[in-house]
Amino acid sequence: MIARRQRTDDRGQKPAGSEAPTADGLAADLLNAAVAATAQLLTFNQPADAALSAFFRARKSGAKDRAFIAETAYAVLRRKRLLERLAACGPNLEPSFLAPGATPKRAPKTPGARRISPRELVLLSLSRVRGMSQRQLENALMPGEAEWLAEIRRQPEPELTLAEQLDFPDWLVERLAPRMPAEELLALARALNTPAPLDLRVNTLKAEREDVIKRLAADNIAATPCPYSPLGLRLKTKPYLAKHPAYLDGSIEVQDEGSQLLGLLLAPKRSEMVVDFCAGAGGKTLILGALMRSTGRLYAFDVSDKRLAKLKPRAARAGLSNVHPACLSGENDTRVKRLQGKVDRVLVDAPCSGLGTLRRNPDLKWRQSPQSVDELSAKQAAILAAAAKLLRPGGRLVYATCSILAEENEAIVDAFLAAHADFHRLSAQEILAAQGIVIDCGEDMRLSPQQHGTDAFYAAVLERAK
Ligand SMILES: C[S@@+](CC[C@H](N)C(=O)[O-])C[C@H]1O[C@@H](n2cnc3c(N)ncnc32)[C@H](O)[C@@H]1O
Repeated sequence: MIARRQRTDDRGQKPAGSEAPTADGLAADLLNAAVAATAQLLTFNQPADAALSAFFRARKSGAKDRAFIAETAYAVLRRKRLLERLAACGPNLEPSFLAPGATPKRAPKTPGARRISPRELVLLSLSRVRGMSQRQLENALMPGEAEWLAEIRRQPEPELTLAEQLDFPDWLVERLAPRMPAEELLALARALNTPAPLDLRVNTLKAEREDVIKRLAADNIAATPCPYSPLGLRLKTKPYLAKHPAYLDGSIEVQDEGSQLLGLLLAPKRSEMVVDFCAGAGGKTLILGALMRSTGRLYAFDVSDKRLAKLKPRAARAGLSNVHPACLSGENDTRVKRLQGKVDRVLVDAPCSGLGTLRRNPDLKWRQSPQSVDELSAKQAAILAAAAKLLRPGGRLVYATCSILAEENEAIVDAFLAAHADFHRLSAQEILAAQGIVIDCGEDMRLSPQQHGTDAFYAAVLERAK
């Protein structure tokens, strides 16, 4: 089963949950494969899900092995800083150490002074983070590795810096710490460093939530209603759904509950003209189309032809005939200009750092940088300004990201409102309450995994004066 990077929603396929090794313990081949996969992910040459897909294309494995390999590699990405620190406390695990009778090299005095190998990270992750016992590991270990693990276990627990406790890069902690008490930051990091559950959205054009629960239960898939979204289901396991009849007939989509709430915030009505400005592969487009009951006109804009191409079959499966995808040359494309002042509702699901989705995409914290965030902020401001011009007087725009950084969130919206006197904020919490959704999320909606059980999302609802 391929673990796909699931930004905030999307696709019918998810990695299975971590698979325990057999009663005989972990096999050496499987451990070696997990190390090889981890090494590829740690190059950060491409998104982790793409790197894993490439790995599994080259190395055919059964579903359980894939799940183990994916979960092992992702676990290292989640706790890389802690694991590096622990490894640095022990002797080097180097080929010379593996020779029978060789003496372990002592660790250098300064942590981080040597490069910790992917194998060391994987071994420590399995033993310290995932709690595998020496017995479960022993068949898979190379000579000397059991002693190496034991030696590290004997070391006193290192005193961790805040950034190490959070397992975030320093630059990120520097941006978050001034805005959040340490306790809150630790709770956020703990939640973001924990794998996410699998959420589904029921497509109400095709099915009722209760019926879907029964259909899934018939296949031994336990699903319960999500706490907030009236369309959402949360699964206890991560089954392979891409071939499930309820997926194939368009009754369900994989979508984080937070993403569902973004659609409900925009609340498009039947027969309206709506623009999903950054539609990508259409995760949000599909919920908007369903809320519009497949009536009106729903433009799905994006600058990526490749992403938009994935939307067409998804819309067909969902039974939507109101979706009009269009690839833009940029936010000031002539198609955008032609619609200025005419559109009822606009969703800007802005390109962002994705740091709110670390539960699913732990590589992002190591792949983003202060420079990439600055570039994204400039892009977000330009997209919001262009998208807002589409709105008719009285129209509604939702600006959203899956970022936890103020620079990508309220700073963009505050600057926009300061420069556009004809726009004002609406209360996200009130808009959701009017739909019977009781949620403590603030005026601008802020969702977090530790409080709401969703990915971390930000959304501001703006209205153009009538
Ligand atoms: C957060 S993703 C959208 C995810 C999508 N809404 C979904 O639910 O699956 C942001 C998208 O913005 C697109 N994008 C980047 N720059 C853009 C621009 N100037 N105008 C429109 N879309 C843009 C990216 O190609 C990307 O697909």
